[in-house]
Amino acid sequence: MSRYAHPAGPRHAEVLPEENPPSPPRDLARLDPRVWPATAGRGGADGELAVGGVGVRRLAAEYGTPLFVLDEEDFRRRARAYREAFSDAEADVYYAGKALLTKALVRWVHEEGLKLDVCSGGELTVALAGGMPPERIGMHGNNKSEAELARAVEAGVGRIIVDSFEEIERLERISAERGRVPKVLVRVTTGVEAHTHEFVATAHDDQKFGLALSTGAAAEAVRRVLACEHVELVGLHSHIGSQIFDTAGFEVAARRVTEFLTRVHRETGAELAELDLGGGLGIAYVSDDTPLEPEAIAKSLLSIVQRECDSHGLPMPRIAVEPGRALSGPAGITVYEVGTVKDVEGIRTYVSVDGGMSDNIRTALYGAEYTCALVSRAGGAEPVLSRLVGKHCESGDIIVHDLYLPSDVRPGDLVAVAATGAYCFSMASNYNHLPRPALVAVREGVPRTLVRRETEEDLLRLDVG
Ligand SMILES: Cc1ncc(COP(=O)(O)O)c(C=O)c1O
Ligand SMILES: N[C@@H](CCCC[NH3+])C(=O)O
Repeated sequence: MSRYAHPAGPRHAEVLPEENPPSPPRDLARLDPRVWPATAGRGGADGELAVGGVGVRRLAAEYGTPLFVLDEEDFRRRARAYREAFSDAEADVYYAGKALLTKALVRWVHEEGLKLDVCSGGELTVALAGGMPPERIGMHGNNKSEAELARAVEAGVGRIIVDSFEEIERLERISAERGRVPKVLVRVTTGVEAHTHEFVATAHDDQKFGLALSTGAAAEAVRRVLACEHVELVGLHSHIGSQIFDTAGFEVAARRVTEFLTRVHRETGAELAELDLGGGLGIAYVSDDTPLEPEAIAKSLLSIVQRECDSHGLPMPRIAVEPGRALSGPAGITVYEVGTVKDVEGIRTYVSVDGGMSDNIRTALYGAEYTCALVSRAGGAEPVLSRLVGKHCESGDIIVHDLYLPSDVRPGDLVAVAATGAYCFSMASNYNHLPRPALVAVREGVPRTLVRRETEEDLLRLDVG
């Protein structure tokens, strides 16, 4: 299951054949609807994959490969589901733009009634260029620069989430100089050990984000913000990590942060009106992943906060959540062209494609798991244990460690990796000077370029030496 079961990085032992390789699926051509985008399906005489009504062969011919394809309808449905799940309460849903952000996505997010979380000056630039009203933007970051803070204040960003003592001082000075009073939340760490990969867990004390409840740092930060004249404290923020499947971690964090809210009220008299519980909801990368549904998580979080507040006679704060992966992840696929097929006898078949760790670093970084299928045709040959690898000069350049593909997969075939809409395009690099792939949205039979493919001229354009 894609719960970061493996240690980070390549699993060296795996150069040997596995003792218990996964068993082959009964139907290799079947696309599990929990993993593939909502509008994905096979059609035609040979079972070609189409998404948003557009066939992958046409997409590859028009836009080249590797190609990120985004199912706009899928993204919008998920955004709506989150908004509706929280619609009974005074609540905000922020889309976490770090997962995938372009001007078009900003527009979709706004049209679907969501707000937007950004965590750098670059993301803020895209958010504003995409037309998000600044008051609907929340700005994160454990090390926001002076320039980033100044721009956020000048633009009138709706919420700044403060993450350190230095930042409180900086923000007070920057706001005073501009005669502004931004609204802030203090990011606290609740000590919850989220069940996910250590690189993406963010609520335990020993890491860089937030101010710990356990050490008194969070309480001190609240006191310092309350003492500011040019910064208005409106609430608290907690984010426990990413790709999380069980509600327990969210529930414990919600309880602890609500307890803290009531303590702040008791000790300072401040009635903090907002509680942002962050993002982190997991998605299905492989068939046996079981993501939480938005209604279930909304119900559980809202009832915990309500109960805590009732027991302390405090009004229910306005709740916010910040899903990123859960909105864009399942909407995206990556289409690659197969270049070489190498049968390492007695071990497995290596299927090399025209991208790799530069467009998907998650397998190498977190041991993430993915689902991949032959998509230019369904293919009828018997399944063969394969490994999907890229074209980088690195043996850890693995996209999918173990998968079954038809034994007649050959150069020129297209394969697609599902659920790559989050943290793949946004984490892409130019390693080995590979130009980054294009991002194309598909909807009702119409493809539209959101970000064009880089060219080798683009690579040289910045190399001014
Ligand atoms: C503060 C904050 N909010 C929201 C998110 C979005 O997380 P996810 O994409 O897992 O929903 C993150 C990333 O982990 C984050 O750091
Ligand atoms: N980039 C990570 C998640 C980090 C989320 C942002 N704090 C991933 O791909 O899983």
